[in-house]
Amino acid sequence: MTTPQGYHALSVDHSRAAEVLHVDAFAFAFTVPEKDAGFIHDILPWDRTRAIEVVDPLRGRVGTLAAVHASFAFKTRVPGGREVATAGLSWVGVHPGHRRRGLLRAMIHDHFSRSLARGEVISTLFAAETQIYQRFGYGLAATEARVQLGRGVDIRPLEGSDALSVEIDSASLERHGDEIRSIQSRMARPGTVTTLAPQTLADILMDLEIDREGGEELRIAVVRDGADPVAWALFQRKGDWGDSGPDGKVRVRAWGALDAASTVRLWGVLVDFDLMATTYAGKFALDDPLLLRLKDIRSAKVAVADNLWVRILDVAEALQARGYAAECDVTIHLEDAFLPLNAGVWRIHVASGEARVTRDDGADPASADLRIDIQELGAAYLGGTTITELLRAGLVDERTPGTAAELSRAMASDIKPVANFGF
Ligand SMILES: CC(=O)SCCNC(=O)CCNC(=O)[C@H](O)C(C)(C)COP(=O)(O)OP(=O)(O)OC[C@H]1O[C@@H](n2cnc3c(N)ncnc32)[C@H](O)[C@@H]1OP(=O)(O)O
Repeated sequence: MTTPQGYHALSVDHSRAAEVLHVDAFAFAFTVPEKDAGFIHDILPWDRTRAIEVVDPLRGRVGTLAAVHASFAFKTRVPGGREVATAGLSWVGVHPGHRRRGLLRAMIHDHFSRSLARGEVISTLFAAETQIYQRFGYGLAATEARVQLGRGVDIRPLEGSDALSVEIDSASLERHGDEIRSIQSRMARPGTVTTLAPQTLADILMDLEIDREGGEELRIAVVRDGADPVAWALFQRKGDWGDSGPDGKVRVRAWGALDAASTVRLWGVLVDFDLMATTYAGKFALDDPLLLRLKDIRSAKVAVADNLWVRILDVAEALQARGYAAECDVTIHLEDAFLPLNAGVWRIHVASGEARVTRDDGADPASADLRIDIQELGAAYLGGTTITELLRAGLVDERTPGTAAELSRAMASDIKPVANFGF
Protein backbone atom coordinates (compact mmCIF):
# COMPACT_ATOMS: atom_id res chain seq x y z
CA MET A 1 0.00 0.00 0.00
CA THR A 2 1.24 3.47 -0.80
CA THR A 3 1.30 6.45 1.52
CA PRO A 4 -1.79 8.69 1.07
CA GLN A 5 -1.48 11.44 -1.50
CA GLY A 6 0.40 14.50 -0.31
CA TYR A 7 2.53 12.53 2.17
CA HIS A 8 5.81 10.68 2.02
CA ALA A 9 7.16 7.93 4.34
CA LEU A 10 10.78 8.13 5.49
CA SER A 11 13.24 7.06 8.16
CA VAL A 12 14.15 9.72 10.71
CA ASP A 13 17.25 9.90 12.88
CA HIS A 14 18.45 11.92 15.88
CA SER A 15 18.55 15.09 13.83
CA ARG A 16 14.75 15.13 13.72
CA ALA A 17 14.19 14.07 17.34
CA ALA A 18 12.51 17.35 18.30
CA GLU A 19 10.03 17.00 15.43
CA VAL A 20 9.23 13.39 16.39
CA LEU A 21 8.59 14.49 19.96
CA HIS A 22 6.43 17.35 18.69
CA VAL A 23 4.15 14.94 16.77
CA ASP A 24 3.83 12.53 19.69
CA ALA A 25 3.25 15.35 22.16
CA PHE A 26 0.30 16.51 20.04
CA ALA A 27 -0.96 12.96 19.48
CA PHE A 28 -0.79 11.89 23.14
CA ALA A 29 -1.62 15.32 24.60
CA PHE A 30 1.43 15.95 26.78
CA THR A 31 4.00 18.72 27.07
CA VAL A 32 7.60 18.12 28.07
CA PRO A 33 9.45 21.12 29.50
CA GLU A 34 12.34 22.20 27.27
CA LYS A 35 14.93 21.11 29.87
CA ASP A 36 13.69 17.48 29.78
CA ALA A 37 13.10 17.13 26.03
CA GLY A 38 16.46 15.40 25.46
CA PHE A 39 15.05 12.09 26.80
CA ILE A 40 13.68 11.25 23.35
CA HIS A 41 17.24 10.81 22.02
CA ASP A 42 17.86 7.98 24.50
CA ILE A 43 14.64 6.03 24.30
CA LEU A 44 13.84 5.76 20.60
CA PRO A 45 15.59 3.18 18.41
CA TRP A 46 16.70 5.65 15.74
CA ASP A 47 17.54 2.98 13.19
CA ARG A 48 13.91 1.81 13.48
CA THR A 49 12.03 5.10 13.72
CA ARG A 50 9.82 6.05 10.79
CA ALA A 51 7.74 9.10 9.98
CA ILE A 52 5.38 10.52 7.42
CA GLU A 53 6.23 13.94 6.05
CA VAL A 54 3.97 16.46 4.31
CA VAL A 55 4.97 16.94 0.66
CA ASP A 56 1.92 18.82 -0.66
CA PRO A 57 1.04 22.34 0.58
CA LEU A 58 -2.64 21.35 0.44
CA ARG A 59 -1.92 18.98 3.35
CA GLY A 60 0.09 21.40 5.48
CA ARG A 61 3.52 22.97 5.69
CA VAL A 62 5.77 20.98 3.33
CA GLY A 63 8.59 19.20 5.16
CA THR A 64 6.82 18.94 8.52
CA LEU A 65 6.15 15.55 10.11
CA ALA A 66 2.52 14.42 10.28
CA ALA A 67 2.96 10.96 11.83
CA VAL A 68 5.61 8.81 13.53
CA HIS A 69 6.18 5.30 14.82
CA ALA A 70 9.08 3.21 16.09
CA SER A 71 9.66 -0.40 16.95
CA PHE A 72 11.94 -2.00 19.49
CA ALA A 73 13.88 -5.11 18.46
CA PHE A 74 13.66 -7.75 21.15
CA LYS A 75 12.93 -11.37 21.82
CA THR A 76 9.72 -12.62 23.36
CA ARG A 77 9.47 -15.78 25.48
CA VAL A 78 6.99 -18.25 23.94
CA PRO A 79 5.41 -21.46 25.28
CA GLY A 80 7.98 -24.22 25.54
CA GLY A 81 10.68 -21.80 26.69
CA ARG A 82 12.12 -20.56 23.42
CA GLU A 83 12.30 -16.93 22.27
CA VAL A 84 11.13 -15.36 19.01
CA ALA A 85 12.39 -12.28 17.18
CA THR A 86 9.84 -9.52 17.76
CA ALA A 87 9.16 -6.00 16.57
CA GLY A 88 7.61 -4.18 19.55
CA LEU A 89 5.58 -1.36 18.03
CA SER A 90 5.54 1.87 20.01
CA TRP A 91 5.32 5.65 19.96
CA VAL A 92 2.68 5.53 17.23
CA GLY A 93 1.28 9.01 16.80
CA VAL A 94 -0.55 10.96 14.11
CA HIS A 95 -0.76 14.71 14.58
CA PRO A 96 -4.43 15.63 15.21
CA GLY A 97 -4.34 17.89 12.13
CA HIS A 98 -3.69 14.84 9.92
CA ARG A 99 -5.80 12.10 11.54
CA ARG A 100 -8.23 9.78 9.73
CA ARG A 101 -6.55 10.14 6.36
CA GLY A 102 -5.03 6.67 6.37
CA LEU A 103 -1.62 7.58 7.83
CA LEU A 104 -1.75 4.91 10.53
CA ARG A 105 -2.83 2.32 7.98
CA ALA A 106 0.14 3.29 5.78
CA MET A 107 2.52 3.14 8.78
CA ILE A 108 1.31 -0.35 9.73
CA HIS A 109 1.98 -1.62 6.20
CA ASP A 110 5.41 -0.02 6.42
CA HIS A 111 6.04 -1.56 9.87
CA PHE A 112 5.00 -5.07 8.79
CA SER A 113 7.08 -5.13 5.62
CA ARG A 114 10.19 -3.76 7.35
CA SER A 115 9.78 -6.17 10.30
CA LEU A 116 9.42 -9.15 7.96
CA ALA A 117 12.49 -8.07 6.00
CA ARG A 118 14.47 -8.07 9.29
CA GLY A 119 13.26 -11.60 10.11
CA GLU A 120 10.94 -10.54 12.95
CA VAL A 121 8.19 -13.13 12.99
CA ILE A 122 5.73 -11.39 15.31
CA SER A 123 4.92 -7.81 16.25
CA THR A 124 3.63 -6.98 19.71
CA LEU A 125 2.27 -3.84 21.34
CA PHE A 126 0.44 -2.28 24.25
CA ALA A 127 -2.63 -0.53 22.82
CA ALA A 128 -3.49 3.05 23.73
CA GLU A 129 -7.07 2.23 22.72
CA THR A 130 -8.17 -1.35 22.20
CA GLN A 131 -10.13 -0.64 19.00
CA ILE A 132 -7.17 0.63 17.02
CA TYR A 133 -5.09 -2.43 16.16
CA GLN A 134 -7.49 -5.37 15.79
CA ARG A 135 -8.25 -4.35 12.20
CA PHE A 136 -4.57 -4.93 11.43
CA GLY A 137 -4.60 -8.48 12.84
CA TYR A 138 -3.33 -7.91 16.40
CA GLY A 139 -5.01 -10.32 18.84
CA LEU A 140 -5.26 -10.00 22.60
CA ALA A 141 -2.69 -12.61 23.68
CA ALA A 142 -2.30 -11.69 27.36
CA THR A 143 -4.46 -10.12 30.02
CA GLU A 144 -3.20 -8.71 33.30
CA ALA A 145 -4.52 -8.11 36.79
CA ARG A 146 -4.21 -4.63 38.25
CA VAL A 147 -4.38 -4.53 42.02
CA GLN A 148 -4.61 -2.14 44.94
CA LEU A 149 -2.95 -3.60 48.00
CA GLY A 150 -3.43 -2.18 51.47
CA ARG A 151 -0.48 -1.61 53.82
CA GLY A 152 0.95 -4.87 55.10
CA VAL A 153 -1.52 -7.07 53.22
CA ASP A 154 -1.25 -10.72 54.28
CA ILE A 155 0.87 -12.83 51.93
CA ARG A 156 1.22 -16.50 52.84
CA PRO A 157 4.85 -16.95 53.90
CA LEU A 158 7.20 -19.05 51.84
CA GLU A 159 10.21 -20.87 53.16
CA GLY A 160 13.42 -19.43 51.73
CA SER A 161 12.07 -16.00 50.84
CA ASP A 162 13.37 -14.43 54.07
CA ALA A 163 16.90 -15.47 53.11
CA LEU A 164 16.77 -13.19 50.06
CA SER A 165 18.14 -9.66 50.43
CA VAL A 166 16.44 -6.49 49.17
CA GLU A 167 18.20 -3.29 48.17
CA ILE A 168 16.22 -0.08 47.79
CA ASP A 169 17.85 2.68 45.79
CA SER A 170 17.20 5.47 43.32
CA ALA A 171 16.82 3.82 39.92
CA SER A 172 19.83 4.15 37.65
CA LEU A 173 20.62 2.75 34.24
CA GLU A 174 24.30 2.40 35.15
CA ARG A 175 23.75 0.63 38.47
CA HIS A 176 20.65 -1.44 37.68
CA GLY A 177 20.40 -1.88 33.91
CA ASP A 178 22.41 -5.10 33.81
CA GLU A 179 20.53 -6.60 36.76
CA ILE A 180 17.16 -5.95 35.09
CA ARG A 181 18.54 -7.45 31.87
CA SER A 182 19.78 -10.53 33.70
CA ILE A 183 16.44 -11.18 35.41
CA GLN A 184 14.41 -10.63 32.23
CA SER A 185 16.59 -13.06 30.28
CA ARG A 186 15.76 -15.84 32.76
CA MET A 187 12.02 -15.28 33.19
CA ALA A 188 10.04 -18.29 31.98
CA ARG A 189 6.64 -16.68 31.49
CA PRO A 190 5.42 -16.48 27.85
CA GLY A 191 5.15 -12.85 26.80
CA THR A 192 8.27 -11.80 28.69
CA VAL A 193 10.61 -9.49 26.80
CA THR A 194 13.83 -11.44 27.38
CA THR A 195 16.39 -9.28 25.57
CA LEU A 196 16.41 -5.53 26.08
CA ALA A 197 17.86 -3.04 23.62
CA PRO A 198 19.56 -0.06 25.34
CA GLN A 199 16.63 2.16 24.33
CA THR A 200 14.10 -0.22 25.90
CA LEU A 201 16.02 -0.12 29.17
CA ALA A 202 16.29 3.67 28.97
CA ASP A 203 12.52 3.81 28.34
CA ILE A 204 11.74 1.64 31.39
CA LEU A 205 14.02 3.74 33.59
CA MET A 206 12.87 7.10 32.21
CA ASP A 207 12.06 9.43 35.09
CA LEU A 208 10.49 12.61 33.76
CA GLU A 209 9.12 15.12 36.21
CA ILE A 210 5.77 15.14 34.35
CA ASP A 211 5.36 11.41 35.16
CA ARG A 212 6.01 11.82 38.88
CA GLU A 213 2.67 13.50 39.61
CA GLY A 214 4.16 15.18 42.63
CA GLY A 215 5.75 12.00 43.95
CA GLU A 216 9.39 11.13 44.56
CA GLU A 217 11.97 10.31 41.90
CA LEU A 218 11.99 6.82 40.46
CA ARG A 219 13.14 4.19 42.97
CA ILE A 220 14.09 0.56 42.52
CA ALA A 221 13.91 -2.53 44.70
CA VAL A 222 16.27 -5.36 43.72
CA VAL A 223 15.92 -8.76 45.39
CA ARG A 224 19.07 -10.87 45.40
CA ASP A 225 19.88 -14.45 46.22
CA GLY A 226 23.45 -13.93 47.42
CA ALA A 227 24.87 -11.79 44.61
CA ASP A 228 22.37 -13.04 42.03
CA PRO A 229 19.52 -10.62 41.19
CA VAL A 230 16.19 -12.50 41.19
CA ALA A 231 13.50 -9.77 41.21
CA TRP A 232 13.16 -6.05 40.46
CA ALA A 233 10.54 -3.35 40.77
CA LEU A 234 10.48 0.30 39.77
CA PHE A 235 8.25 2.39 41.98
CA GLN A 236 7.43 5.89 43.17
CA ARG A 237 5.96 6.88 46.51
CA LYS A 238 3.91 9.95 47.18
CA GLY A 239 3.29 11.03 50.74
CA ASP A 240 -0.20 12.22 51.68
CA TRP A 241 -2.27 12.72 54.83
CA GLY A 242 -5.91 11.81 55.41
CA ASP A 243 -8.29 12.35 58.35
CA SER A 244 -6.94 9.27 60.09
CA GLY A 245 -3.24 9.85 59.45
CA PRO A 246 -0.72 8.85 56.77
CA ASP A 247 -2.33 8.06 53.42
CA GLY A 248 0.67 7.75 51.08
CA LYS A 249 0.53 5.90 47.76
CA VAL A 250 3.08 3.62 46.12
CA ARG A 251 2.87 3.23 42.34
CA VAL A 252 4.77 0.23 41.03
CA ARG A 253 5.60 1.08 37.46
CA ALA A 254 7.15 -2.19 36.33
CA TRP A 255 8.41 -5.31 38.03
CA GLY A 256 9.62 -8.83 37.40
CA ALA A 257 10.48 -11.87 39.51
CA LEU A 258 11.96 -15.27 38.74
CA ASP A 259 9.91 -17.42 41.09
CA ALA A 260 7.53 -17.55 44.05
CA ALA A 261 10.18 -16.90 46.72
CA SER A 262 11.49 -13.75 45.02
CA THR A 263 7.90 -12.59 44.38
CA VAL A 264 6.98 -12.96 48.05
CA ARG A 265 10.15 -11.17 49.18
CA LEU A 266 9.66 -8.30 46.71
CA TRP A 267 6.00 -7.67 47.49
CA GLY A 268 6.56 -7.98 51.21
CA VAL A 269 8.61 -4.80 50.84
CA LEU A 270 6.44 -2.99 48.28
CA VAL A 271 3.31 -3.23 50.43
CA ASP A 272 4.92 -2.20 53.68
CA PHE A 273 6.60 1.19 53.40
CA ASP A 274 6.17 3.52 56.34
CA LEU A 275 3.52 6.21 55.82
CA MET A 276 2.17 4.48 52.69
CA ALA A 277 -1.44 3.25 52.86
CA THR A 278 -1.93 1.74 49.39
CA THR A 279 0.25 0.13 46.72
CA TYR A 280 -1.01 0.23 43.11
CA ALA A 281 0.42 -2.21 40.60
CA GLY A 282 -0.37 -3.99 37.36
CA LYS A 283 1.25 -6.50 35.00
CA PHE A 284 0.26 -9.50 37.13
CA ALA A 285 -0.49 -12.64 35.13
CA LEU A 286 -3.73 -14.11 36.39
CA ASP A 287 -1.76 -17.07 37.82
CA ASP A 288 0.91 -14.90 39.45
CA PRO A 289 2.23 -16.44 42.69
CA LEU A 290 1.41 -13.24 44.60
CA LEU A 291 -2.29 -13.42 43.71
CA LEU A 292 -2.36 -17.11 44.65
CA ARG A 293 -0.63 -16.43 47.99
CA LEU A 294 -2.79 -13.50 49.13
CA LYS A 295 -4.70 -14.57 52.22
CA ASP A 296 -7.62 -12.32 51.26
CA ILE A 297 -7.96 -11.87 47.50
CA ARG A 298 -10.99 -9.60 48.08
CA SER A 299 -8.81 -7.07 49.83
CA ALA A 300 -6.73 -6.67 46.67
CA LYS A 301 -9.39 -4.92 44.56
CA VAL A 302 -8.41 -6.79 41.41
CA ALA A 303 -9.28 -5.46 37.95
CA VAL A 304 -8.52 -7.34 34.74
CA ALA A 305 -7.23 -5.44 31.69
CA ASP A 306 -5.66 -6.09 28.33
CA ASN A 307 -1.91 -6.57 28.38
CA LEU A 308 -0.02 -7.71 25.28
CA TRP A 309 -1.38 -7.74 21.71
CA VAL A 310 0.31 -10.10 19.25
CA ARG A 311 0.37 -9.93 15.44
CA ILE A 312 1.74 -12.98 13.68
CA LEU A 313 3.71 -11.78 10.66
CA ASP A 314 5.38 -14.97 9.43
CA VAL A 315 2.97 -17.85 10.04
CA ALA A 316 5.30 -20.79 9.47
CA GLU A 317 8.28 -19.35 11.35
CA ALA A 318 6.22 -18.05 14.26
CA LEU A 319 4.29 -21.28 14.78
CA GLN A 320 7.39 -23.46 14.39
CA ALA A 321 9.37 -21.34 16.85
CA ARG A 322 7.11 -22.02 19.82
CA GLY A 323 6.71 -25.24 21.79
CA TYR A 324 3.58 -27.39 22.02
CA ALA A 325 2.00 -29.29 24.88
CA ALA A 326 0.44 -32.12 22.86
CA GLU A 327 0.64 -33.76 19.46
CA CYS A 328 -1.70 -32.54 16.73
CA ASP A 329 -2.28 -32.71 13.03
CA VAL A 330 -4.86 -30.21 11.79
CA THR A 331 -5.40 -27.99 8.78
CA ILE A 332 -6.53 -24.43 9.19
CA HIS A 333 -8.11 -22.06 6.71
CA LEU A 334 -6.35 -18.88 7.78
CA GLU A 335 -7.80 -15.51 6.90
CA ASP A 336 -5.55 -12.45 6.83
CA ALA A 337 -7.05 -9.44 5.09
CA PHE A 338 -4.13 -7.15 5.91
CA LEU A 339 -1.26 -9.50 4.90
CA PRO A 340 -2.96 -11.61 2.20
CA LEU A 341 0.23 -13.62 1.62
CA ASN A 342 -0.53 -15.39 4.92
CA ALA A 343 -4.08 -16.30 3.89
CA GLY A 344 -4.80 -19.85 2.74
CA VAL A 345 -4.69 -23.42 4.03
CA TRP A 346 -1.94 -24.40 6.47
CA ARG A 347 -1.18 -27.78 8.02
CA ILE A 348 0.05 -27.75 11.63
CA HIS A 349 1.68 -31.04 12.45
CA VAL A 350 3.14 -31.40 15.94
CA ALA A 351 5.20 -34.39 17.00
CA SER A 352 7.44 -34.57 20.08
CA GLY A 353 6.67 -30.94 20.91
CA GLU A 354 7.96 -29.64 17.55
CA ALA A 355 5.68 -28.22 14.86
CA ARG A 356 6.03 -28.46 11.13
CA VAL A 357 3.84 -25.80 9.57
CA THR A 358 3.34 -26.01 5.84
CA ARG A 359 1.15 -24.31 3.30
CA ASP A 360 -1.12 -26.27 1.01
CA ASP A 361 -1.83 -23.95 -1.88
CA GLY A 362 -3.77 -26.61 -3.77
CA ALA A 363 -6.24 -27.33 -0.96
CA ASP A 364 -9.83 -26.13 -1.01
CA PRO A 365 -10.19 -23.73 1.98
CA ALA A 366 -13.62 -25.23 2.67
CA SER A 367 -11.99 -28.61 3.32
CA ALA A 368 -9.73 -27.34 6.14
CA ASP A 369 -10.49 -28.63 9.66
CA LEU A 370 -10.82 -25.13 11.17
CA ARG A 371 -11.34 -21.59 9.93
CA ILE A 372 -9.56 -18.94 11.92
CA ASP A 373 -8.55 -15.31 11.40
CA ILE A 374 -4.98 -14.13 11.98
CA GLN A 375 -6.25 -11.99 14.91
CA GLU A 376 -7.42 -15.10 16.76
CA LEU A 377 -4.26 -17.05 15.93
CA GLY A 378 -2.33 -14.13 17.46
CA ALA A 379 -4.57 -14.25 20.54
CA ALA A 380 -3.78 -17.97 20.97
CA TYR A 381 -0.07 -17.66 20.17
CA LEU A 382 1.25 -17.28 23.71
CA GLY A 383 -0.99 -20.05 25.02
CA GLY A 384 -3.13 -17.88 27.29
CA THR A 385 -6.30 -17.77 25.24
CA THR A 386 -7.16 -21.25 24.01
CA ILE A 387 -8.58 -22.30 20.66
CA THR A 388 -11.57 -23.92 22.39
CA GLU A 389 -12.31 -20.65 24.22
CA LEU A 390 -12.27 -18.90 20.85
CA LEU A 391 -14.50 -21.62 19.40
CA ARG A 392 -17.03 -21.19 22.21
CA ALA A 393 -16.98 -17.43 21.55
CA GLY A 394 -17.82 -18.05 17.89
CA LEU A 395 -14.43 -16.71 16.78
CA VAL A 396 -13.22 -19.98 15.25
CA ASP A 397 -15.25 -22.29 12.98
CA GLU A 398 -14.78 -26.00 13.44
CA ARG A 399 -15.49 -28.10 10.36
CA THR A 400 -13.98 -31.40 11.47
CA PRO A 401 -15.29 -32.29 14.93
CA GLY A 402 -12.62 -32.57 17.60
CA THR A 403 -9.92 -30.59 15.76
CA ALA A 404 -10.44 -27.38 17.76
CA ALA A 405 -9.79 -29.33 20.98
CA GLU A 406 -6.78 -31.03 19.36
CA LEU A 407 -5.15 -27.73 18.34
CA SER A 408 -6.21 -26.15 21.62
CA ARG A 409 -4.45 -28.79 23.75
CA ALA A 410 -1.31 -28.42 21.64
CA MET A 411 -1.15 -24.61 21.81
CA ALA A 412 -2.19 -24.14 25.45
CA SER A 413 0.45 -23.08 27.96
CA ASP A 414 0.43 -24.07 31.61
CA ILE A 415 2.01 -20.71 32.44
CA LYS A 416 -0.28 -17.78 31.65
CA PRO A 417 1.35 -15.14 29.48
CA VAL A 418 2.01 -11.56 30.47
CA ALA A 419 4.47 -8.83 29.51
CA ASN A 420 5.80 -7.41 32.77
CA PHE A 421 6.54 -3.90 31.52
CA GLY A 422 4.99 -1.64 28.92
CA PHE A 423 6.88 -0.35 25.90
C1 LIG B 1 1.41 0.87 20.05
C2 LIG B 1 1.12 2.32 20.31
O1 LIG B 1 1.96 3.15 20.13
S1 LIG B 1 -0.43 2.75 20.87
C3 LIG B 1 -0.55 4.51 20.58
C4 LIG B 1 -1.49 4.91 19.50
N1 LIG B 1 -1.50 6.34 19.44
C5 LIG B 1 -2.47 7.11 20.02
O2 LIG B 1 -3.44 6.62 20.55
C6 LIG B 1 -2.23 8.61 19.96
C7 LIG B 1 -3.49 9.39 19.57
N2 LIG B 1 -4.07 8.92 18.32
C8 LIG B 1 -3.43 9.01 17.11
O3 LIG B 1 -2.28 9.41 17.02
C9 LIG B 1 -4.18 8.57 15.87
O4 LIG B 1 -5.54 8.93 15.99
C10 LIG B 1 -4.09 7.05 15.60
C11 LIG B 1 -2.63 6.64 15.46
C12 LIG B 1 -4.73 6.22 16.70
C13 LIG B 1 -4.85 6.75 14.30
O5 LIG B 1 -4.21 7.39 13.22
P1 LIG B 1 -5.01 7.77 11.88
O6 LIG B 1 -4.00 8.16 10.86
O7 LIG B 1 -6.09 8.71 12.20
O8 LIG B 1 -5.65 6.36 11.47
P2 LIG B 1 -6.12 5.93 10.01
O9 LIG B 1 -6.72 7.11 9.31
O10 LIG B 1 -5.02 5.22 9.30
O11 LIG B 1 -7.25 4.90 10.39
C14 LIG B 1 -7.22 3.53 10.05
C15 LIG B 1 -8.50 2.92 10.58
O12 LIG B 1 -8.46 2.88 12.00
C16 LIG B 1 -9.59 3.56 12.55
N3 LIG B 1 -9.15 4.23 13.79
C17 LIG B 1 -8.08 5.03 13.88
N4 LIG B 1 -7.94 5.43 15.17
C18 LIG B 1 -8.94 4.87 15.87
C19 LIG B 1 -9.32 4.91 17.24
N5 LIG B 1 -8.63 5.62 18.14
N6 LIG B 1 -10.40 4.20 17.62
C20 LIG B 1 -11.09 3.47 16.71
N7 LIG B 1 -10.76 3.39 15.39
C21 LIG B 1 -9.70 4.08 14.98
C22 LIG B 1 -10.03 4.53 11.47
O13 LIG B 1 -11.36 4.90 11.62
C23 LIG B 1 -9.77 3.72 10.24
O14 LIG B 1 -10.82 2.78 10.10
P3 LIG B 1 -11.20 2.09 8.69
O15 LIG B 1 -10.10 1.14 8.39
O16 LIG B 1 -12.48 1.40 8.98
O17 LIG B 1 -11.28 3.20 7.71
